[in-house]
Amino acid sequence: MIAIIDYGAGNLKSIQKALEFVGEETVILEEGKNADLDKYAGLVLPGVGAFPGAMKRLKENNFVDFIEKFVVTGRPFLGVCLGMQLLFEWGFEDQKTAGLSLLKGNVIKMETDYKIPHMGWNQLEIIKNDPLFNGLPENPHFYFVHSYQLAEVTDEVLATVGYGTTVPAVIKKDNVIAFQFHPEKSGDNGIKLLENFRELL
Ligand SMILES: NC(=O)CC[C@H](N)C(=O)O
Repeated sequence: MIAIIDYGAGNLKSIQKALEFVGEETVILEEGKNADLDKYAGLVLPGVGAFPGAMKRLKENNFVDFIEKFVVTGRPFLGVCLGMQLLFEWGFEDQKTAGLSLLKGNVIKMETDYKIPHMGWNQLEIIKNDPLFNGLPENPHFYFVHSYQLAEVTDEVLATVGYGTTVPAVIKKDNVIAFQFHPEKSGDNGIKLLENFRELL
């Protein structure tokens, strides 16, 4: 069973539906304090919205400690979009805000001449092959919606996407995995990726 963290930052249903579509049971967690982390084989931090408010709600709902404890178990933890960005050290959306610091890097406004937000389908460049990409086409398309991006990442970037600048799109460090795009909105490729994530459980 995969637990999905609900911290009021939108769109849980689509990720829940996608995980259930690939055959995984899911539960939505609204509070970190009394959650029994031993029950969950995997954990997902989704998210739509702005970095500072999201961090505040994660703290208020006692998820920071819960996430840290979960990650130490070595079980797979996935951050998606804003949920990805929150895994890093500092966010610079609206105001400088400390993130969860599970991965090394900072979240800055996209530095591109292209239109912001970066919204729609775009093609990954896979830098390092990984079982996560099994069964996907060579440069798979995924669906993006974001205005901020990772920079100064020192953990392993498995894939990037080009948008007038190079944006880290898939980052993995041990059991912590981060996607800048939305697998749950990325059709067959997104489903394949979530199936591969599930293989890690
Ligand atoms: N889709 C979103 O919620 C985007 C997350 C973040 N605010 C960004 O712009 O990068």
